[in-house]
Amino acid sequence: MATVFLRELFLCVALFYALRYVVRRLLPRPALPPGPRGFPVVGALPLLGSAPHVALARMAKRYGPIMHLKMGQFSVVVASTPSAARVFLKTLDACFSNRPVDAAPIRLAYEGQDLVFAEYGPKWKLLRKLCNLEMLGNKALDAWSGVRRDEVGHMLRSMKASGRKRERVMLGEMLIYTMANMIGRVILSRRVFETKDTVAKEFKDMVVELMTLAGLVNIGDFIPAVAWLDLQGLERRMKKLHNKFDSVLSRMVAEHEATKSQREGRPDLLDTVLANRDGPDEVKLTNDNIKALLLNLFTAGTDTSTGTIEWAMAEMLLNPSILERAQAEMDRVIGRDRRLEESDIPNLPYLQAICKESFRKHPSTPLNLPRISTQACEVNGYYIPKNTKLLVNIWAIGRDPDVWDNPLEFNPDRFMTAEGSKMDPRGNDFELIPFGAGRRICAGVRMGVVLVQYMLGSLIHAFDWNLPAGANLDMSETFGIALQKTVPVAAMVSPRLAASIYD
Ligand code: HEM
Repeated sequence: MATVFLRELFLCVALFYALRYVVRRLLPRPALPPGPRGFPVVGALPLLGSAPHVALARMAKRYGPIMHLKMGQFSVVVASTPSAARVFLKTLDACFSNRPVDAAPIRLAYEGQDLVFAEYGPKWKLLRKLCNLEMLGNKALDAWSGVRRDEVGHMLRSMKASGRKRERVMLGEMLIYTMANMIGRVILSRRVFETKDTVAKEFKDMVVELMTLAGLVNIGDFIPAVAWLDLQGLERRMKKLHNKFDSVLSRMVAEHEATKSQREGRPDLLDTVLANRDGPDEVKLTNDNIKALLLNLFTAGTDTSTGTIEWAMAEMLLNPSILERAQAEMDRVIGRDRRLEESDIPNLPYLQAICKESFRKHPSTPLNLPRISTQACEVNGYYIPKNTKLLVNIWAIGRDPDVWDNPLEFNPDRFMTAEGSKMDPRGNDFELIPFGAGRRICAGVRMGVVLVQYMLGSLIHAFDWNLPAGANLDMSETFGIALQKTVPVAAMVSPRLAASIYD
């Protein structure tokens, strides 16, 4: 009896799968989105060149806002307009809530054990929750506003000294050094650089190298059969860089554990995270999770925020009337007898407009961070297979003439109108999404906005800015996960506030 039942069950199941196979084969499936044909084996990879964001924007003009590219063995879909970005990051957010774990997260971020690349699930939720609680959520952010004020104070003092000595200020280095110290104080209860020396410069170079390497198109990610050859030498460079970061991070964790008793009753972020390694909770963090999270917090926020400020300052050095107008607004609202405070920002609409204009024209992550589909889906009548990588061309959206008048012009006035001033860069207005959108939106979005406004505002308020005599400003970009200014801003500054303000 049981054997007959089992045989019939088996036949039913087999019949079901056979029918499903036939129906899927016979029924016409919606087409893939349009896109370039590419070449045998490598597909569209050679079409990307050294500036994939620019190449993809050009292709989108021909193939449309949702494009499909075969790259090696993988399907990649690219969204290049606000409405296409909305479909993927809002309507289909659940389907695209994971990121591909390619060579970069494997080699650089402890096999994707970090917050940025963690699989969407309980561990990702725990990591995000801990960061919000201790550092990135509204309440936590308010709690460490004094640290931001202090570290910006150090920065202004050191820049005033450079101005007095007629030395050039290397803006990017100065900003990364300042941010690393802020982050160190929140995570580890201590500054990480006491003086702005060669160690700080080395750290900046490591961060920039990480963001550049992680963004490069690695042939092995698309053609796994040749991955072991490491044709571009990228994996070798990643391993070397990882070893450098790992020794710094391992030392940080060990030193922190050794000094735990000194922070009795006032734990910092790392103490709280370590408690989740040792504590009773069901989801536990490993040592690699913890080091990978520290890596995220020290790197994901620094290069992105400082890059936005550096581009804004470069644009103002090219258009001094914008700088003068921002300073006039600050003189009216703040005066010159005290520093700019974060509480002044709501009263400085032109400063806010400059920040949004920098987010628009120079988004730090030009192609967003990649996502991957966990199942097949349909978008605007097109078929998107499972395991398709998603890129959102944030750079192209910011420069689309159908969305923005004269998009190549740096013009903060576009955000001074009633409509423009309401536009919010925090993931709801898809014309301006420097932080991405949806459930994987940047975990540091609030901190990023505050830092860009506060640090850029302080630089504008506290100094007059000029290029060194005879110097030209090179505005070219170097592609990476974060878009770098190829030639860093080096400028001369002279203080414009009462002398005692810098002490
Ligand atoms: C101007 C500053 C910043 C910009 C433009 C920026 C941009 C981005 C973007 C575009 C993403 C991907 C979002 C998506 O997939 O839709 C992202 C993710 C992320 N960012 Fe930021 N970011 C900035 C600052 C920060 C800061 C200050 C931190 C923390 C200290 C941070 C930490 C992260 C993390 C952890 C993720 C991964 C989130 C996840 O996968 O759940 N970022 N960021």
